Amino acid sequence: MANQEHDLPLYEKVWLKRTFQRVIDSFILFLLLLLLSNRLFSSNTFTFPCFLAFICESWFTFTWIVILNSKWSPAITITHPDRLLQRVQELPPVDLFVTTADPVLESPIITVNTVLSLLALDYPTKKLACYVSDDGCSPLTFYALVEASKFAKLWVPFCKKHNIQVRAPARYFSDATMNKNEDSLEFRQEWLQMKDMYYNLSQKIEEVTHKSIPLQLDGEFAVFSNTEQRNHPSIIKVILENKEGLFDGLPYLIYVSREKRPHYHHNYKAGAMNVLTRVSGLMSNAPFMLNVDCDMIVNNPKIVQHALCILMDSQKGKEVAFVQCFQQFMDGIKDDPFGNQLVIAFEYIIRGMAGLQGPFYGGTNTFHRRNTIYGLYPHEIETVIKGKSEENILIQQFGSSKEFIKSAAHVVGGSGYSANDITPSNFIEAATQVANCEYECGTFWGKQLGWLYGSISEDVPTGLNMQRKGWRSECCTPDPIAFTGCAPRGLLSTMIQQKRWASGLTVVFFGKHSPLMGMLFGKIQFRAGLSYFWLTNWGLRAAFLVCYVSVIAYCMIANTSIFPQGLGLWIAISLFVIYNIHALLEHLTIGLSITNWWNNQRMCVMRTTTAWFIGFLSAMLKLSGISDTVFEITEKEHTTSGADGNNADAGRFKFDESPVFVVGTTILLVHLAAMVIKVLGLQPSHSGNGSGIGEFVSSTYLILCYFPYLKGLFGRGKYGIPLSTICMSSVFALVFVQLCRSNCWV
Ligand SMILES: O=c1ccn([C@@H]2O[C@H](COP(=O)(O)OP(=O)(O)O[C@H]3O[C@H](CO)[C@@H](O)[C@H](O)[C@H]3O)[C@@H](O)[C@H]2O)c(=O)[nH]1
Ligand SMILES: [Mn+2]
Repeated sequence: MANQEHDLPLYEKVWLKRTFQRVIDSFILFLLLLLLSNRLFSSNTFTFPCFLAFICESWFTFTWIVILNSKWSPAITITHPDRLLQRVQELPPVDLFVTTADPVLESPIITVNTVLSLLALDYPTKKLACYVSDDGCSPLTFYALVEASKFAKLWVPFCKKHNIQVRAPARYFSDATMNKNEDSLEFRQEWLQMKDMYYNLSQKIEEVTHKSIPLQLDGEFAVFSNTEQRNHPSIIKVILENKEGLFDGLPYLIYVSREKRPHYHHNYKAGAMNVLTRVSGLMSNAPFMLNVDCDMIVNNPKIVQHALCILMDSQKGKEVAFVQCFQQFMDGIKDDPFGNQLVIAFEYIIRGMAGLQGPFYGGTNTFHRRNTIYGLYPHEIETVIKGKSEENILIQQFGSSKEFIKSAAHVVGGSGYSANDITPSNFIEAATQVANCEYECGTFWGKQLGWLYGSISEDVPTGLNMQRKGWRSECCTPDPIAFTGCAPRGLLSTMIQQKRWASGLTVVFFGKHSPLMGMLFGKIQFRAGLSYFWLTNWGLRAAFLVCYVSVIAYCMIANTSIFPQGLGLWIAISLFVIYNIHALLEHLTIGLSITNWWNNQRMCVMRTTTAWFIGFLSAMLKLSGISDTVFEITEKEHTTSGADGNNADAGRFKFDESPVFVVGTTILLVHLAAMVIKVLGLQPSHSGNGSGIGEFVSSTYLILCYFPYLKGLFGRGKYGIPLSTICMSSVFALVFVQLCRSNCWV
């Protein structure tokens, strides 16, 4: 019996059957191929617009094959934490990483909540160490963490005693339904006390934030005097430490602000993660690490056990480099007006990738193996490669800190983690050294080890680099879901995020860590590599869609046509209808509404032609060495009260002078002009054979998608598109129309 139990796996993978979806997906592919072949044999193919349309449609077909391939064999993992506890004598240490970078865009109270939810994880506290990287070098963030650590001394025991599910106080106290399940007098009293204390904590932080009480930069805070965000020495502070077992019940809490100097490139989040890796290597050196963004709170306090089921499974688990939990968003605006809650992507694409070589690394909510981050291959985990842990080789790879080399030798040499007797505060000096700007010079950090540099979507190449070595990855989706975070709450912040992703991913696509290179020269399996195209192609997709949209406008303005007549037109129309039905079904199947579907459809058109397009252009500038790309941080608007989550204002489109809106407005104006020209018959007389119903329908659909912009043209204040944007767009649109009319394309 005991033996049998020992054989049970810690996790299982179940492949889902989605036959109907496969059928409809394949049918769409069939129609696409039919459309292409119809074009090939039509007499029109040799006009320039038709040629462009053919190229774009070939690309759409390729993209569809990529999507189909990604979705084809979805899988879920089922974890058994109860078995884990029977199997292992002792749970391993886990290091927890949180990154924050800007106390204004990422208010410290958000970081505090994330940290509190981590400190209160249902896991032996002695085994946890939480590291907060502050790229903002903000005394305010540090202050908030110190205050939070005091609160944690009561909060953590309270959560554990009453088995609270959501251990981020802001969220816990704002959700009325969470507080009713226990009615005992004792609970009510403690609950009230905690609520009061949390209120005081947030009040204190708020006051300092708004400078009604200025922060004295003395004592503990003296190190922050004379610092600037981009010019300061390393600051490392141990906030909570279990020294001499004085109080138990809380994990370590360590504040890290790496050195910044104006003439050094800091590599944004990837740089911060590598510093955390080294600092934690010195201070706790856990074999596993969890990394979250500052706004991702723990929603399932047992998540570490779930993830370890996968990483510690004695069979399949050994090949797993990282465990990715979905990103899900709390307080999401109803029906996802800005299409940024990513539900469809996770449900279909990422689950689909989970059935192949594993999901991509999404930058947050991820459990890593330390030795994988240190560059090991799967086969090196069990059989230590000779010479790999020789000191001079390690120094060349990991840099010259003696203490760090010692700890890295443990990791690389496979002798596991060092014992519990490490005291973080003994390592402040060594940690300061490894957090300095110069430390990485000439080492492998960011090139072959750790988080990779070079793209502002550092997560994807970092994950690809692991899979290239033959590692797999897994999703972990326990119930309740593992983490919840903030999705951008506005149009502009959504666009900034999308632009960053598109630009970073385009750089990855053309770089040396591209999926193609991984397939050709590494161990990325064919279908897994192809599914990575879904992600890394965002920028390219924009280029093709913008081209297609322009060709359609051209046809209407110059009175010519790209859509075939007769049968060909019917193929195009059925494709359009069936594609939309298919997307609608995908939404309805997982419980999303029709409004949600439409919002996603139109946002897909809008973001591809604007944010992704600009991202693509900026990636081109970067790749050609003209200018560098910048990581613009997404604003985290916190709704502690949870109240305005669904009010009417939340989902409305607000505009400003940003270039993304110039692109969008130009596209809209061009199509409006094309419509007018077509309807009033103002096409030039020398023009072609007449534009048809195909162009008309496409253009109408586009204008429908762009309806929020159309409203914006007439809106007032922040709901209106600024006059300067309208003027600039009008000039661009006029130039375009003029060019089309002069027929210089043909
Ligand atoms: O110089 C920087 C810039 C950012 N960050 C942190 O990186 C995280 C992600 O930044 P955010 O602005 O929230 O970007 P998102 O678009 O929300 O993040 C997604 O996309 C990023 C890559 O583009 C990934 O790194 C993230 O994990 C992923 O959640 C945040 O915790 C930031 O504090 C830093 O630590 N240093
Ligand atoms: Mn985020």
